[in-house]
Amino acid sequence: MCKTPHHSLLAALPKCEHHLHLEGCLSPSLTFQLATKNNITLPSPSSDAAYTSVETLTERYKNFSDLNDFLGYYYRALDAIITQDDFEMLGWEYFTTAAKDGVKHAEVFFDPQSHTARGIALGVVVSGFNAACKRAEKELDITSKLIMCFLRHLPVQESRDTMQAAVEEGYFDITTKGQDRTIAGVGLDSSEVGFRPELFGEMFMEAEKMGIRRTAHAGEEGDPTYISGALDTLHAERIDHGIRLVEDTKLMDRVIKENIMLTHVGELPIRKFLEEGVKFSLNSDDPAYFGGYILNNYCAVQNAFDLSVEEWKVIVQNSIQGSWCEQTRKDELLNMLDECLSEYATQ
Ligand SMILES: Nc1ncnc2[nH]cnc12
Ligand SMILES: [Zn+2]
Repeated sequence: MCKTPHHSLLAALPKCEHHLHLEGCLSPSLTFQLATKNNITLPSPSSDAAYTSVETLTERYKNFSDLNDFLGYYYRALDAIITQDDFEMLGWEYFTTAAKDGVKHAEVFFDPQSHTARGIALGVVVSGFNAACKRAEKELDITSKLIMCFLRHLPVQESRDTMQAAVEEGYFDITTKGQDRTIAGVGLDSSEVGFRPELFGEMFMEAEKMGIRRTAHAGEEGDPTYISGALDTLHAERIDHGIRLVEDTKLMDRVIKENIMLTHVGELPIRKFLEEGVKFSLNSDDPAYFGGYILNNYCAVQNAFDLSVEEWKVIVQNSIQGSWCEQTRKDELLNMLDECLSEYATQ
């Protein structure tokens, strides 16, 4: 247990996660383990010394120079994942760790193109991750949604083909209960600068017509016009990262007015966002690459900003309200939050 003030409260808070890449949970040890099982050759240590051992790869992951440096390692490690069971195992790795951190609802990203480009069928990816989601609901009481992300550095036509395949498979179909889609939403990730959201506008508008939820990474490295572009042309309901929003106060006012939640990861402009009333949730993103799951990030924020219990209440309330789960589930989570706060107050 870390020495963060309010640590026991932070650990107990019922957390919702909105920015977690399932592929970002592929740790160096799981990469080596799956590569051995599947007879996959990772880059040789003579071409990249980082691949000498789990330890050297772990060390390398502590020193990414920028988003593209990280993404190079992220995509390369995926070669180790082949079977439906591998995808389920990766998903389960996430959910079991998330459960220990107090996650109760998780809306998780996956990158189908990073697998289909290697000859893995879309169905293998979706079935494996979906199995992990179902198991998490049954065994860990974590509800979840899958969000299919498009890789913006690839030709738009490849995203279109992926979308069409998912539609044809019926992954976006609504059951008679009204909510139970295999995939709840679409997102946009990978290298940002130079790959503007507008390129994907038409696809996202078609998704909107089908009632599919929409989010997009924007303002992670790209300037604030990437955020406004995502709102205008993708009708993004959330903005993933959005760190650079602070550079444009007019846009910040719009984000507040339109009730857009940022799914944030680290510490950066949190004090400013709290003061201005920008809604955000705190998340894990790529925990195997950036050194920590959600509770770590809650603790880092607490250490950096010394937030009050009341401020944590606002953060968690906003992250529950900004989720795409049914209102009944939100009510359950809000009740859990109240119980958690009263228990903490009597300690
Ligand atoms: N943080 C991130 N930004 C963009 N694309 C990603 N893919 C996985 N993690 C990502
Ligand atoms: Zn991300």
